[in-house]
Amino acid sequence: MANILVFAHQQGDFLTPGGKEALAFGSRVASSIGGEVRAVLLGTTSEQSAKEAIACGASIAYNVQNPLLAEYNVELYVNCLYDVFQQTNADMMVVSFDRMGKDLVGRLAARLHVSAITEVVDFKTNDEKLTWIRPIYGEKAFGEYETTRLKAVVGIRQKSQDITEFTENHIGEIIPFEYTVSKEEIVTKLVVKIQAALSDIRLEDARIIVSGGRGLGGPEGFSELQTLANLLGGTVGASRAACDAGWVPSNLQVGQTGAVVAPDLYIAVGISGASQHLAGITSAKTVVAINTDAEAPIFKRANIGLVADYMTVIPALTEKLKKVLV
Ligand SMILES: Cc1cc2nc3c(=O)[nH]c(=O)nc-3n(C[C@H](O)[C@H](O)[C@H](O)COP(=O)(O)OP(=O)(O)OC[C@H]3O[C@@H](n4cnc5c(N)ncnc54)[C@H](O)[C@@H]3O)c2cc1C
Repeated sequence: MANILVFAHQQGDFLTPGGKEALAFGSRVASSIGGEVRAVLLGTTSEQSAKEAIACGASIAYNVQNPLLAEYNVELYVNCLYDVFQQTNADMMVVSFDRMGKDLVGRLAARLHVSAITEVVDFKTNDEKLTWIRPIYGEKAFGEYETTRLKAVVGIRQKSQDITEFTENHIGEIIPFEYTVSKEEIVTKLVVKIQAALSDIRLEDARIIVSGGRGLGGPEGFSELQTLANLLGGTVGASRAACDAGWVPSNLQVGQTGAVVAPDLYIAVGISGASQHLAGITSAKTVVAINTDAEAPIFKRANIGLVADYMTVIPALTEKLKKVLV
Protein backbone atom coordinates (compact mmCIF):
# COMPACT_ATOMS: atom_id res chain seq x y z
CA MET A 1 0.00 0.00 0.00
CA ALA A 2 1.43 3.35 -1.05
CA ASN A 3 2.14 6.00 1.55
CA ILE A 4 1.59 9.37 -0.08
CA LEU A 5 2.92 12.26 1.95
CA VAL A 6 1.42 15.68 1.23
CA PHE A 7 2.98 18.97 2.31
CA ALA A 8 -0.14 20.67 3.68
CA HIS A 9 0.99 24.26 3.70
CA GLN A 10 -0.95 26.49 6.08
CA GLN A 11 -1.19 30.21 6.73
CA GLY A 12 -2.22 31.14 10.25
CA ASP A 13 -4.57 28.40 11.41
CA PHE A 14 -5.84 27.40 7.98
CA LEU A 15 -4.58 25.44 4.99
CA THR A 16 -3.72 27.45 1.89
CA PRO A 17 -5.70 26.69 -1.30
CA GLY A 18 -2.47 25.13 -2.63
CA GLY A 19 -2.22 22.87 0.43
CA LYS A 20 -5.80 21.71 -0.15
CA GLU A 21 -5.14 21.10 -3.85
CA ALA A 22 -2.11 18.96 -2.99
CA LEU A 23 -4.28 16.93 -0.58
CA ALA A 24 -7.02 16.56 -3.21
CA PHE A 25 -4.49 15.33 -5.76
CA GLY A 26 -2.80 12.99 -3.25
CA SER A 27 -6.20 11.51 -2.36
CA ARG A 28 -7.00 10.85 -6.02
CA VAL A 29 -3.66 9.08 -6.53
CA ALA A 30 -4.14 7.09 -3.31
CA SER A 31 -7.58 5.83 -4.28
CA SER A 32 -6.37 4.96 -7.77
CA ILE A 33 -3.27 2.95 -6.84
CA GLY A 34 -4.33 1.79 -3.38
CA GLY A 35 -2.74 3.78 -0.63
CA GLU A 36 -3.24 6.35 2.02
CA VAL A 37 -2.60 10.07 2.27
CA ARG A 38 -0.67 11.53 5.15
CA ALA A 39 -0.23 15.23 5.63
CA VAL A 40 2.74 17.07 7.05
CA LEU A 41 2.28 20.51 8.63
CA LEU A 42 5.26 22.62 9.57
CA GLY A 43 5.58 25.08 12.44
CA THR A 44 1.98 24.90 13.60
CA THR A 45 1.03 25.81 17.13
CA SER A 46 -2.66 24.95 16.89
CA GLU A 47 -4.26 21.74 15.65
CA GLN A 48 -6.82 23.58 13.51
CA SER A 49 -5.00 23.14 10.19
CA ALA A 50 -4.12 19.51 11.01
CA LYS A 51 -7.86 18.85 11.55
CA GLU A 52 -8.52 20.55 8.22
CA ALA A 53 -5.93 18.30 6.53
CA ILE A 54 -7.78 15.28 7.89
CA ALA A 55 -11.10 16.66 6.60
CA CYS A 56 -9.32 16.96 3.24
CA GLY A 57 -8.54 13.23 3.17
CA ALA A 58 -5.41 12.66 5.27
CA SER A 59 -5.46 9.58 7.50
CA ILE A 60 -2.56 10.96 9.53
CA ALA A 61 -1.49 14.57 9.99
CA TYR A 62 2.10 14.93 11.22
CA ASN A 63 2.22 18.16 13.16
CA VAL A 64 5.79 19.45 13.34
CA GLN A 65 5.75 22.04 16.10
CA ASN A 66 8.98 23.98 16.05
CA PRO A 67 8.93 27.79 16.33
CA LEU A 68 11.89 27.99 13.91
CA LEU A 69 9.60 26.62 11.20
CA ALA A 70 6.98 29.35 11.67
CA GLU A 71 8.86 31.52 9.14
CA TYR A 72 9.55 29.95 5.72
CA ASN A 73 13.20 29.00 5.29
CA VAL A 74 14.00 26.79 2.31
CA GLU A 75 16.93 25.06 3.99
CA LEU A 76 14.94 24.17 7.12
CA TYR A 77 11.82 23.17 5.24
CA VAL A 78 13.76 20.83 2.91
CA ASN A 79 15.60 19.28 5.87
CA CYS A 80 12.41 18.80 7.85
CA LEU A 81 10.35 17.42 4.95
CA TYR A 82 13.26 15.09 4.15
CA ASP A 83 13.23 13.78 7.75
CA VAL A 84 9.46 13.25 7.78
CA PHE A 85 9.60 11.48 4.39
CA GLN A 86 12.37 9.10 5.53
CA GLN A 87 11.09 8.41 9.03
CA THR A 88 7.53 7.69 7.90
CA ASN A 89 8.67 5.47 4.98
CA ALA A 90 6.78 7.61 2.50
CA ASP A 91 6.67 6.58 -1.15
CA MET A 92 5.80 9.88 -2.73
CA MET A 93 5.69 13.54 -1.75
CA VAL A 94 3.00 15.83 -3.18
CA VAL A 95 3.52 19.61 -2.97
CA SER A 96 1.57 22.52 -4.45
CA PHE A 97 3.73 24.06 -7.18
CA ASP A 98 3.09 27.56 -5.86
CA ARG A 99 5.87 30.04 -5.11
CA MET A 100 7.08 27.97 -2.15
CA GLY A 101 6.67 24.71 -4.05
CA LYS A 102 8.84 26.04 -6.87
CA ASP A 103 11.55 26.56 -4.27
CA LEU A 104 11.10 23.17 -2.61
CA VAL A 105 10.35 20.49 -5.22
CA GLY A 106 13.72 20.26 -7.00
CA ARG A 107 15.77 20.56 -3.81
CA LEU A 108 13.73 17.94 -2.00
CA ALA A 109 13.86 15.49 -4.91
CA ALA A 110 17.64 15.92 -5.12
CA ARG A 111 18.01 15.25 -1.37
CA LEU A 112 15.84 12.15 -1.64
CA HIS A 113 17.47 10.95 -4.90
CA VAL A 114 14.05 10.64 -6.57
CA SER A 115 12.38 12.16 -9.63
CA ALA A 116 10.94 15.69 -9.56
CA ILE A 117 7.81 16.20 -11.66
CA THR A 118 6.46 19.73 -11.85
CA GLU A 119 3.26 21.55 -12.95
CA VAL A 120 1.31 18.27 -12.82
CA VAL A 121 -2.43 18.61 -13.52
CA ASP A 122 -3.49 14.96 -13.82
CA PHE A 123 -2.26 11.36 -13.87
CA LYS A 124 -3.03 7.92 -15.33
CA THR A 125 -2.18 4.46 -14.05
CA ASN A 126 -1.48 1.32 -16.07
CA ASP A 127 0.70 -1.78 -15.61
CA GLU A 128 1.97 -0.47 -12.31
CA LYS A 129 3.30 2.59 -14.05
CA LEU A 130 2.22 6.09 -13.21
CA THR A 131 1.84 8.61 -16.00
CA TRP A 132 1.91 12.25 -15.01
CA ILE A 133 0.23 14.86 -17.20
CA ARG A 134 1.43 18.44 -17.39
CA PRO A 135 1.00 21.34 -19.82
CA ILE A 136 3.93 22.07 -22.14
CA TYR A 137 4.80 24.72 -24.75
CA GLY A 138 2.97 27.44 -22.85
CA GLU A 139 -0.21 25.32 -22.47
CA LYS A 140 -0.45 24.56 -26.20
CA ALA A 141 -0.08 20.83 -25.54
CA PHE A 142 0.01 18.32 -22.70
CA GLY A 143 3.02 16.08 -22.07
CA GLU A 144 2.75 12.63 -20.48
CA TYR A 145 5.65 11.44 -18.32
CA GLU A 146 5.99 7.91 -17.00
CA THR A 147 7.62 6.91 -13.76
CA THR A 148 8.33 3.25 -13.20
CA ARG A 149 8.52 3.56 -9.45
CA LEU A 150 6.51 5.45 -6.94
CA LYS A 151 9.35 7.42 -5.38
CA ALA A 152 8.95 10.97 -6.62
CA VAL A 153 8.30 14.52 -5.55
CA VAL A 154 5.27 15.79 -7.48
CA GLY A 155 4.53 19.51 -7.84
CA ILE A 156 0.83 20.21 -8.51
CA ARG A 157 -0.04 23.08 -10.81
CA GLN A 158 -1.97 25.79 -8.96
CA LYS A 159 -5.73 26.02 -9.56
CA SER A 160 -5.77 22.66 -11.35
CA GLN A 161 -7.59 20.57 -8.69
CA ASP A 162 -11.17 20.58 -7.43
CA ILE A 163 -11.18 21.29 -3.70
CA THR A 164 -14.93 21.55 -3.21
CA GLU A 165 -15.74 17.96 -2.27
CA PHE A 166 -14.16 17.58 1.15
CA THR A 167 -16.17 16.20 4.05
CA GLU A 168 -15.77 17.07 7.72
CA ASN A 169 -16.61 13.44 8.54
CA HIS A 170 -13.30 11.97 7.39
CA ILE A 171 -11.47 10.38 10.32
CA GLY A 172 -7.76 10.62 10.96
CA GLU A 173 -5.08 10.96 13.59
CA ILE A 174 -2.91 13.93 14.51
CA ILE A 175 0.61 12.85 15.42
CA PRO A 176 3.17 15.32 16.79
CA PHE A 177 6.49 14.97 14.95
CA GLU A 178 9.74 15.85 16.68
CA TYR A 179 12.12 17.96 14.58
CA THR A 180 15.02 19.44 16.47
CA VAL A 181 17.44 21.96 15.09
CA SER A 182 19.43 24.68 16.79
CA LYS A 183 19.69 28.24 15.44
CA GLU A 184 23.46 27.76 15.05
CA GLU A 185 22.95 24.86 12.64
CA ILE A 186 20.94 27.00 10.19
CA VAL A 187 23.18 28.29 7.43
CA THR A 188 20.54 30.44 5.68
CA LYS A 189 19.35 33.38 7.76
CA LEU A 190 16.57 35.88 7.13
CA VAL A 191 18.31 39.25 7.29
CA VAL A 192 15.56 41.66 6.29
CA LYS A 193 11.95 41.48 5.10
CA ILE A 194 10.86 43.96 2.43
CA GLN A 195 7.18 44.61 1.77
CA ALA A 196 7.01 44.19 -1.98
CA ALA A 197 3.36 43.83 -2.94
CA LEU A 198 1.24 46.87 -3.75
CA SER A 199 -1.82 45.16 -2.32
CA ASP A 200 -2.79 42.79 0.47
CA ILE A 201 -4.70 40.53 -1.91
CA ARG A 202 -2.61 37.65 -3.24
CA LEU A 203 -2.68 37.43 -7.04
CA GLU A 204 -3.54 33.74 -6.81
CA ASP A 205 -6.63 34.51 -4.68
CA ALA A 206 -7.79 37.69 -6.43
CA ARG A 207 -11.20 37.80 -8.10
CA ILE A 208 -10.28 40.87 -10.11
CA ILE A 209 -6.81 41.65 -11.51
CA VAL A 210 -5.79 44.77 -13.43
CA SER A 211 -2.49 43.88 -15.08
CA GLY A 212 -0.05 46.18 -16.82
CA GLY A 213 2.66 45.58 -19.38
CA ARG A 214 5.43 47.36 -21.25
CA GLY A 215 2.75 49.38 -23.05
CA LEU A 216 2.31 51.47 -19.88
CA GLY A 217 5.65 53.06 -20.71
CA GLY A 218 6.86 53.36 -17.10
CA PRO A 219 6.00 52.87 -13.41
CA GLU A 220 3.62 55.87 -13.30
CA GLY A 221 0.99 54.00 -15.30
CA PHE A 222 0.78 51.42 -12.52
CA SER A 223 -0.54 53.99 -10.04
CA GLU A 224 -3.50 54.49 -12.37
CA LEU A 225 -4.03 50.73 -12.56
CA GLN A 226 -3.83 50.57 -8.75
CA THR A 227 -6.58 53.20 -8.41
CA LEU A 228 -8.77 51.23 -10.79
CA ALA A 229 -8.01 47.94 -9.01
CA ASN A 230 -8.85 49.49 -5.62
CA LEU A 231 -12.19 50.74 -6.94
CA LEU A 232 -13.02 47.27 -8.22
CA GLY A 233 -11.86 45.53 -5.03
CA GLY A 234 -9.09 43.80 -6.96
CA THR A 235 -5.33 43.84 -7.19
CA VAL A 236 -2.58 44.74 -9.66
CA GLY A 237 -0.57 42.27 -11.74
CA ALA A 238 2.08 42.73 -14.41
CA SER A 239 3.81 41.17 -17.37
CA ARG A 240 7.38 40.02 -17.09
CA ALA A 241 8.52 42.93 -19.26
CA ALA A 242 7.12 45.40 -16.73
CA CYS A 243 8.68 43.52 -13.80
CA ASP A 244 12.05 43.14 -15.53
CA ALA A 245 12.04 46.89 -16.22
CA GLY A 246 11.77 47.41 -12.45
CA TRP A 247 8.45 49.27 -12.71
CA VAL A 248 6.81 46.89 -10.21
CA PRO A 249 8.12 44.11 -7.94
CA SER A 250 8.61 40.68 -9.52
CA ASN A 251 6.04 39.08 -7.19
CA LEU A 252 3.36 40.78 -9.31
CA GLN A 253 4.39 38.84 -12.43
CA VAL A 254 1.65 36.77 -14.03
CA GLY A 255 2.51 33.92 -16.38
CA GLN A 256 4.49 30.78 -16.92
CA THR A 257 7.32 31.90 -14.64
CA GLY A 258 5.10 34.06 -12.41
CA ALA A 259 1.76 33.57 -10.72
CA VAL A 260 -0.88 31.32 -12.26
CA VAL A 261 -4.15 33.13 -11.64
CA ALA A 262 -7.84 32.34 -11.99
CA PRO A 263 -9.78 35.59 -11.47
CA ASP A 264 -13.35 36.27 -12.58
CA LEU A 265 -12.07 39.36 -14.38
CA TYR A 266 -8.59 39.96 -15.83
CA ILE A 267 -7.94 43.36 -17.38
CA ALA A 268 -4.74 43.28 -19.49
CA VAL A 269 -3.48 46.80 -20.16
CA GLY A 270 -0.62 47.33 -22.62
CA ILE A 271 0.19 43.62 -22.62
CA SER A 272 0.84 41.97 -26.00
CA GLY A 273 -0.26 38.48 -24.94
CA ALA A 274 2.90 36.40 -25.36
CA SER A 275 2.28 32.66 -24.85
CA GLN A 276 4.26 32.76 -21.58
CA HIS A 277 1.93 35.45 -20.21
CA LEU A 278 -1.21 33.67 -21.44
CA ALA A 279 -0.04 30.48 -19.67
CA GLY A 280 -0.78 32.24 -16.38
CA ILE A 281 -4.34 33.27 -17.23
CA THR A 282 -5.84 30.16 -18.84
CA SER A 283 -8.37 29.87 -16.00
CA ALA A 284 -9.39 33.55 -16.02
CA LYS A 285 -13.15 33.75 -16.65
CA THR A 286 -13.40 37.09 -18.48
CA VAL A 287 -10.40 38.77 -20.08
CA VAL A 288 -10.56 42.42 -21.13
CA ALA A 289 -7.67 43.66 -23.28
CA ILE A 290 -6.72 47.30 -23.86
CA ASN A 291 -4.02 47.65 -26.49
CA THR A 292 -3.18 50.12 -29.27
CA ASP A 293 -2.24 47.29 -31.67
CA ALA A 294 -5.29 45.58 -33.16
CA GLU A 295 -3.06 42.63 -34.16
CA ALA A 296 -1.79 41.98 -30.62
CA PRO A 297 -2.22 38.27 -29.70
CA ILE A 298 -3.97 39.19 -26.43
CA PHE A 299 -7.12 39.94 -28.47
CA LYS A 300 -7.36 36.24 -29.44
CA ARG A 301 -7.69 35.37 -25.73
CA ALA A 302 -9.80 38.39 -24.76
CA ASN A 303 -13.58 38.25 -24.31
CA ILE A 304 -13.75 42.03 -24.62
CA GLY A 305 -11.12 44.02 -26.54
CA LEU A 306 -10.49 47.74 -26.83
CA VAL A 307 -8.06 48.94 -29.50
CA ALA A 308 -7.13 52.14 -27.71
CA ASP A 309 -4.47 54.04 -25.83
CA TYR A 310 -4.67 53.11 -22.14
CA MET A 311 -4.00 56.73 -21.23
CA THR A 312 -7.43 57.69 -22.52
CA VAL A 313 -9.33 54.54 -21.50
CA ILE A 314 -8.14 54.00 -17.89
CA PRO A 315 -8.79 57.54 -16.54
CA ALA A 316 -12.21 57.63 -18.24
CA LEU A 317 -13.14 54.20 -16.90
CA THR A 318 -11.93 55.13 -13.40
CA GLU A 319 -13.98 58.36 -13.37
CA LYS A 320 -17.08 56.53 -14.57
CA LEU A 321 -16.67 53.81 -11.93
CA LYS A 322 -16.13 56.39 -9.17
CA LYS A 323 -19.55 57.83 -10.00
CA VAL A 324 -21.20 54.43 -9.95
CA LEU A 325 -19.36 52.71 -7.09
CA VAL A 326 -18.25 55.40 -4.62
C1 LIG B 1 11.18 31.20 -20.52
C2 LIG B 1 10.34 32.45 -20.56
C3 LIG B 1 9.41 32.64 -19.55
C4 LIG B 1 8.62 33.80 -19.56
N1 LIG B 1 7.69 33.97 -18.57
C5 LIG B 1 6.87 35.04 -18.62
C6 LIG B 1 5.85 35.22 -17.64
O1 LIG B 1 5.71 34.44 -16.68
N2 LIG B 1 5.04 36.28 -17.75
C7 LIG B 1 5.15 37.19 -18.78
O2 LIG B 1 4.37 38.16 -18.81
N3 LIG B 1 6.11 37.04 -19.71
C8 LIG B 1 6.98 36.01 -19.65
N4 LIG B 1 7.96 35.90 -20.57
C9 LIG B 1 8.18 37.03 -21.51
C10 LIG B 1 7.22 37.04 -22.69
O3 LIG B 1 7.76 36.26 -23.74
C11 LIG B 1 7.04 38.49 -23.20
O4 LIG B 1 8.30 39.02 -23.54
C12 LIG B 1 6.37 39.42 -22.21
O5 LIG B 1 5.18 38.84 -21.72
C13 LIG B 1 6.02 40.73 -22.92
O6 LIG B 1 5.48 41.64 -22.00
P1 LIG B 1 4.49 42.79 -22.49
O7 LIG B 1 3.31 42.18 -23.15
O8 LIG B 1 4.29 43.69 -21.34
O9 LIG B 1 5.41 43.60 -23.52
P2 LIG B 1 5.32 43.72 -25.08
O10 LIG B 1 5.32 42.40 -25.73
O11 LIG B 1 6.38 44.67 -25.48
O12 LIG B 1 3.88 44.36 -25.33
C14 LIG B 1 3.53 45.67 -25.01
C15 LIG B 1 2.16 45.92 -25.61
O13 LIG B 1 1.69 47.20 -25.22
C16 LIG B 1 0.96 47.77 -26.30
N5 LIG B 1 0.95 49.23 -26.09
C17 LIG B 1 1.96 50.13 -26.30
N6 LIG B 1 1.58 51.36 -25.95
C18 LIG B 1 0.29 51.24 -25.49
C19 LIG B 1 -0.64 52.17 -24.97
N7 LIG B 1 -0.34 53.48 -24.82
N8 LIG B 1 -1.87 51.73 -24.62
C20 LIG B 1 -2.20 50.41 -24.75
N9 LIG B 1 -1.34 49.48 -25.25
C21 LIG B 1 -0.11 49.91 -25.60
C22 LIG B 1 1.73 47.33 -27.54
O14 LIG B 1 0.91 47.36 -28.67
C23 LIG B 1 2.14 45.90 -27.14
O15 LIG B 1 1.19 44.95 -27.59
C24 LIG B 1 8.76 34.77 -20.60
C25 LIG B 1 9.70 34.54 -21.61
C26 LIG B 1 10.48 33.42 -21.58
C27 LIG B 1 11.47 33.21 -22.68
